[in-house]
Amino acid sequence: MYLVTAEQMRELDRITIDRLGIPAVALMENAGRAIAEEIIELCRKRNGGHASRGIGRTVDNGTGQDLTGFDVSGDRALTLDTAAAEHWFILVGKGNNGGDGLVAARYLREAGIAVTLVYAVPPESLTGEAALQRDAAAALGLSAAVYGQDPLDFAACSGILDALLGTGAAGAPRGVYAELIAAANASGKPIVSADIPSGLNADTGEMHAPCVHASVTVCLAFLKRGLLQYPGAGAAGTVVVRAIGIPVSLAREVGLQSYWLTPEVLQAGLGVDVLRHRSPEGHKGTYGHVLVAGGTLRMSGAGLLAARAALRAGSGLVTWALPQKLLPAVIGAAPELMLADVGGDEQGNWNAGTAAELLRLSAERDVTAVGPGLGRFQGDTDWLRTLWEGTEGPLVIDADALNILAETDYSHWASRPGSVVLTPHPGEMARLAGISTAEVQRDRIGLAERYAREHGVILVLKGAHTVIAAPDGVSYVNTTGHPGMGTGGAGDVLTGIIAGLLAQGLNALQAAAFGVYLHGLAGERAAGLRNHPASLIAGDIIESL
Ligand SMILES: NC(=O)C1=CN([C@@H]2O[C@H](COP(=O)(O)OP(=O)(O)OC[C@H]3O[C@@H](n4cnc5c(N)ncnc54)[C@H](O)[C@@H]3O)[C@@H](O)[C@H]2O)[C@@H](O)CC1
Ligand SMILES: [K+]
Repeated sequence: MYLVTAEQMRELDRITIDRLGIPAVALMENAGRAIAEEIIELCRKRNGGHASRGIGRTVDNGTGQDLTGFDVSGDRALTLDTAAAEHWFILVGKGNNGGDGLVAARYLREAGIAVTLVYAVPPESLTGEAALQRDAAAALGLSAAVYGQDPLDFAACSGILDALLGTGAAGAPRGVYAELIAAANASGKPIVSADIPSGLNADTGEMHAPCVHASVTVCLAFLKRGLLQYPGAGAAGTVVVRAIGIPVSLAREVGLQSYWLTPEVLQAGLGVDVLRHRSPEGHKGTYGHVLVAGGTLRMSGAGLLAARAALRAGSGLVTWALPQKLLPAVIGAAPELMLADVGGDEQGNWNAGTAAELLRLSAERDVTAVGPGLGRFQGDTDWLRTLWEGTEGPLVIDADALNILAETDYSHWASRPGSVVLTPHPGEMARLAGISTAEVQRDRIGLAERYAREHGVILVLKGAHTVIAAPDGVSYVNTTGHPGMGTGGAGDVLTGIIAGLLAQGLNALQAAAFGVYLHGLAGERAAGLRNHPASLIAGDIIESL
């Protein structure tokens, strides 16, 4: 499923209306009806009635697919047995988002639900399609109040539709908009947001103050980027994407290149065999050979986790290269691994002299993963450069190897035949990009896309909803995973998985995207196996692969 910015959404609107000749008011009608359907669905579930669709983060963009991958059905009759118990406040902004709310109000009324329109601004100031909807609502006799002029008691309603600000919003909500948002949040009533929660930056997921905290967000036509990026993702509640008559086929014309990473996107878009078929004639040589370079005396576990994860990801063979001093201590830690002595110093640290042996080892293997538990050492920049320029196959760079990169301008290094996958967490990304961690988190998709394009690498920006970006501008946002995965070593496991997939012949973008997806899925599974997700440790993720 595509992800769009507000600007791209406006372009899609323009093409649909101006070129295809589909009237804006028809799109608004579809939008409002879809919103009403989702409100009725929410009421039904809340009252213990039959839920017509699966619970969770759901989407319906004509594909009948939800964000957790379950199939969903589409019983959306606009009726509600318990309608008499409902009274919804419809918060109406000045623009088309408000227009959507006015349409929804009509359909809710039709279903027998009491509605009160709450205009943020005097209704006379509405224009275009929104004004048309205002007049239709008035002609139907829907009760209306103007915020600040008429008395309003939020305690009297059973739910709130937030149709204040959509993709046309600029900056933090001002004046009466801010007051209404604060009052809605304080009411404790369930809030359904039209398109995006008012106060959310639709592109970056940044939450302005104030920002609506929605139970459900009915996103219209295309999934807005901000709904998948934290902190905004946390304010959106359950996200439902509803088709409103804008053809998905226009996406190509507008040049959409950002996707929510689903099994369909992996399979059809990226060409990944998500079932990971193994040939009946296959043998260990069929599935590639990973070289993991990492681990020091104090952080040997990082190298071990990455190497074990590469095995569990399906790599036929895995060699763990580590300082000679450590080698006797790790014998038998994972009997399936091969160990390689690269020298190093007396304390079991890596040193500049290990580069030659590493190059030799790497030449005989399909992929090299470097960084987990590597530590820093004298001459490490040249050491990494030797590896970068001297190895032919793909290179996965993580942890301290990223910190080495961050301290040098590697754009001058010779371009390499094999691809490069960088897997920074937000702190490492901040060092790579020369900005603060807070700035990294402000627009993760945008930053990942820029960095990947500028540096010609596949970038995996880790954290909740990991972003994968490629040099050609394509990006993916992954939503598998679990908060329990915030534990030491989880990143080393991801590095190993990506390397293991590369060894099996996936290209760098496929391996990065599928690796992130599988890592999250395994984390979810592992968390479910513990008595409490907080008990999850990185090794559990490997065992759940
Ligand atoms: N044809 C279309 O363009 C369609 C638009 N749709 C809806 O329209 C929305 C976009 O509509 P608009 O472009 O009219 O914009 P919005 O309705 O999002 O908001 C624009 C209005 O809010 C005011 N405003 C902007 N930022 C503000 C702030 N920070 N504080 C207070 N007021 C602020 C502006 O003065 C303007 O009047 C979408 O999110 C979607 O809900 C749907 O109806 C589908 C079709
Ligand atoms: K809204």
